[in-house]
Amino acid sequence: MTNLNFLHEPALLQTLQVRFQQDLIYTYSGIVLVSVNPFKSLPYLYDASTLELYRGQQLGQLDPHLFAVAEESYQCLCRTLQSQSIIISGESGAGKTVSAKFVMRYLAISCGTDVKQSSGNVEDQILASNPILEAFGNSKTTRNDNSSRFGKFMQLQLSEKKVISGAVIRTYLLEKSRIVTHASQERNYHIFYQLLEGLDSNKKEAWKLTNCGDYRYTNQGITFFPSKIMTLYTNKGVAHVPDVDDNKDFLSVA
Ligand SMILES: Nc1ncnc2c1ncn2[C@@H]1O[C@H](COP(=O)(O)OP(=O)(O)OP(=O)(O)O)[C@@H](O)[C@H]1O
Repeated sequence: MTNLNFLHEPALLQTLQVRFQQDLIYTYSGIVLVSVNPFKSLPYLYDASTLELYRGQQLGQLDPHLFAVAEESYQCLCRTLQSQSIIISGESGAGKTVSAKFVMRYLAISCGTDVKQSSGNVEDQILASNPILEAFGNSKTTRNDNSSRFGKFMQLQLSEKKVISGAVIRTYLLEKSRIVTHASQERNYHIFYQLLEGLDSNKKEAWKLTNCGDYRYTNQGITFFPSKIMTLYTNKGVAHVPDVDDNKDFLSVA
């Protein structure tokens, strides 16, 4: 963006639009990475070979990418031995959650870990926390089928060897009112539907549970459980992020 002859709003917007039409969803504006949500799967953008490409590269050497920002923060940390922050902001549905997951995956896979725990590697544990957090803190809104209704502060801790030694995830400002009431086109938190639709009939009977339509918390929205969406919830634990969660190549690098 800073190479544009005229740096004003129309030129910025046109640049973003022209790049977007060529599936170039990332653009640098100084040290900021502007991302335009493609709302379609672009698996080649995040596969194992692309991840490898960005490892060890300087910012600006390759096309703008989330991986380049993650790599830059890792290199800065190694160089300065100071903590680094990546701030992801945007309106609802802009792609913050998906971007945060790609950044976490890049760092988890790229930095590696020297800690082996009985319950698995730290990087696997970090990535496995997403479906659980999303079950309790995400819901369908009119703007996003998998909208995060809370803020998230994620800290990756690195050891002196510059490999991941731990992680802390702090959540804040959960939209608690959604539990008792929500707009007619929206839903309650995923966990309620996952529980009611995912349990087998024996457990449902033992726990005296019935169906989503029988409870005030889950029957307020007119679109509360279309069968297609519920299949996604119950089979995968996460709704509407297929481009991230189906990307098995990504994890195979580890
Ligand atoms: N890089 C991407 N490639 C393909 N699709 C994407 C990408 N980023 C986001 N999406 C699509 O946009 C949807 C909304 O993205 P996401 O949930 O990350 O938004 P958000 O900014 O976190 O919204 P909210 O603030 O409501 O939580 C995703 O479910 C996914 O379908």
